[in-house]
Amino acid sequence: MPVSSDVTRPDDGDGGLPVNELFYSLQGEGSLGGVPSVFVRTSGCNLRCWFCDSYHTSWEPTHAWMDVADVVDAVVDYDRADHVVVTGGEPLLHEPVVDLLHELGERGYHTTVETNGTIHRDAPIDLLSVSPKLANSTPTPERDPTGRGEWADRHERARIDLETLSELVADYDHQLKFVVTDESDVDEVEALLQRLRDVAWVPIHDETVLLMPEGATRERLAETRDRVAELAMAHGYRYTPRLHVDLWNDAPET
Ligand SMILES: C[S@@+](CC[C@H](N)C(=O)[O-])C[C@H]1O[C@@H](n2cnc3c(N)ncnc32)[C@H](O)[C@@H]1O
Ligand SMILES: Nc1nc2[nH]cc(C(=O)O)c2c(=O)[nH]1
Ligand code: SF4
Ligand SMILES: [Mg+2]
Repeated sequence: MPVSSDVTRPDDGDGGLPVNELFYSLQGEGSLGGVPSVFVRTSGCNLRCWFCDSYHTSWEPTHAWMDVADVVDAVVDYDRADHVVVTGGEPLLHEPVVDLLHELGERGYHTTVETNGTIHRDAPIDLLSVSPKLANSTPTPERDPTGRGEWADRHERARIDLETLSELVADYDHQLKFVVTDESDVDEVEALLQRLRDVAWVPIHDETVLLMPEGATRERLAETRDRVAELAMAHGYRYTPRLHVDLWNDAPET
């Protein structure tokens, strides 16, 4: 499907979404893990996590432009699913995602939006799955997959926006899903939750906080998952596996 790397729409149309992939799978992460779902993956991101498991939406965006109506038709074609996961890249970068969520809601779909928590939009979203990025995500020159380190400062400045996060948790049923590798990451989660609780005008319950092991491949997950499970137990947070990686490793459209 991918035919372009420009995430600004060319002149030949307005609206529409840069779609990297659209597929049917099982929700692999979070509180709806295991639920058959159609995934709509938009292209383009305002961050550049060094570990991004969707490289072709962030570091090297590729996609085809699709009108919202065509995305809806493609979703409806998967007639076994009543859940839709809108992800990316960063799906909330794109204004037409709001239309898409209205169209899906009107058709009775349960919608989850996977977001990095730096952008707020008003839209009918059943579950906002927020994954605020910790310092462990920053593409330092040593970790940057391109080796250039050009995104480190911009990523570092943008990755946490407390005001936006507090609006998101107030406006939506949510989960907070942190990518973790070690104890210091959990210390950072706790410090962030403290700051968020200080400014948010709704309670943030520990049951909505999930620790997810970092790992885009089975091999890497085998190195991180035991420790992250232990950390979840020690701190009283939920652990979420990455079922899709267990099942299909890093294959596309899974
Ligand atoms: C590719 S992101 C797209 C949505 C949004 N940009 C975000 O980061 O939440 C989807 C989910 O994958 C997680 N993720 C990305 N790369 C990962 C990795 N290597 N290990 C574990 N989780 C990862 C993100 O934290 C997020 O929860
Ligand atoms: N099966 C499966 N479950 C997922 N949950 C969140 C995903 C994402 O990339 O946002 C994802 C994904 O890429 N595949
Ligand atoms: S915010 Fe999400 S899509 Fe963007 S680089 Fe990080 S993991 Fe990838
Ligand atoms: Mg994924």
